[in-house]
Amino acid sequence: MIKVGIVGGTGYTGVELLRLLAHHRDVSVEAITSRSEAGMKVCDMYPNLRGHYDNLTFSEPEAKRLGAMDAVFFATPHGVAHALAGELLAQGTRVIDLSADFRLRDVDEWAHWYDQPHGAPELLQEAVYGLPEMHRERIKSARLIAVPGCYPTAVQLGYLPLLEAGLIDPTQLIADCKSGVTGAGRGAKVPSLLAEASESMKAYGASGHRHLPEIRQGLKDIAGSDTGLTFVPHLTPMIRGIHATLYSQLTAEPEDLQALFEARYANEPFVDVLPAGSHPETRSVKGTNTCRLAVHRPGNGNTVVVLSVIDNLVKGASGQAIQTLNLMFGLDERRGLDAPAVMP
Ligand SMILES: NC(=O)C1=CN([C@@H]2O[C@H](COP(=O)(O)OP(=O)(O)OC[C@H]3O[C@@H](n4cnc5c(N)ncnc54)[C@H](OP(=O)(O)O)[C@@H]3O)[C@@H](O)[C@H]2O)C=CC1
Ligand SMILES: CC(=O)N[C@@H](CCC(=O)OP(=O)(O)O)C(=O)O
Repeated sequence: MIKVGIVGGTGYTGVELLRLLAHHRDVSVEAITSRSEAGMKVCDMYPNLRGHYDNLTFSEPEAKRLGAMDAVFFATPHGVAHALAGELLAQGTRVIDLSADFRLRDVDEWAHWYDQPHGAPELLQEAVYGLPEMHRERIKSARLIAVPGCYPTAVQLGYLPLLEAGLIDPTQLIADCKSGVTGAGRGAKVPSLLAEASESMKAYGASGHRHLPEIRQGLKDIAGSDTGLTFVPHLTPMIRGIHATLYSQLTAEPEDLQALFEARYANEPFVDVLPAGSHPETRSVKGTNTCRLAVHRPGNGNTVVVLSVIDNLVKGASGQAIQTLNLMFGLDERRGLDAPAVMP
């Protein structure tokens, strides 16, 4: 059994880790932290987990206890993993961070976007960006994983085949993205209130969002050159889900875009390329670790439109984190992640 701990167990990504790991036959969750709920039983807070974690209780985050685990997930706000990751790695514990603490390689850029100095620059060199479709081999031997953000996952998987094939202009990319409200976390915030978020839709961060530098860095790794990206996120009245509509301009005449996408993802267990002409729905991936894609070329013109959907809490966070854990511990990548979506 792989013994794991979760720091930040009361948040949405923390409880999603618990839900998914309840069905993982090689993993045992032995420590879970919450400062505000220390002493409370997990099942008393989350009744959906009754019968799965009856003896698990929230405790204060303590490096000694967490350092006895084989791996620790950080499902915490930015900056928390900076403070603890080094100590855990020194004790031989592998770290899988769902926050943005180790996603950007440039410390100044991180400090600019996250409005605080980087707290562990010495660890950046060894952190591996946890997008298996790009970095599978490096993830297998990593000690420290930076799990990609939700929007960055949907956007990078959509552009990947086109950029790798050199078929589109990397300086003219437009990502028009929509998220459900759980993307903002469980903490009480006015924009997430029912009366604010339902029956309405709005863009935010149009002149600059924290995921912009992360997506740019990832797309540059794929394309091998700087990219020009316009990224506009929107808050939509749904609980889970990301829908990304990705525009790009062809620079060469492609043979068959559908075949290109199908071939690139043929061996990827969590990327599903839909038949030509499809329009993926967020509900078709709800609760799953799957990214569903469709590629269109309207009017056979110069513009390619890729539609990409994920569940922000699964492929956009906790599921992808477990996918990387499976790879790090030599398990089947799909372990604990193979249930289909709930429909309707
Ligand atoms: N929601 C989403 O769709 C996605 C979220 N993420 C990222 O994952 C991380 C967690 O997100 P989410 O679950 O939504 O967040 P929440 O706000 O829902 O939960 C945060 C958790 O962290 C704990 N926490 C807060 N401050 C500290 C601290 N200083 N030390 C230790 N624990 C702390 C909280 O418990 P307590 O205060 O009781 O200790 C709580 O359990 C964030 O970095 C987020 O950006 C990434 C991709 C998608
Ligand atoms: C709807 C909503 O508010 N979404 C969040 C998504 C950010 C997130 O989850 O943070 P990570 O950087 O850790 O991925 C936002 O736009 O800030």
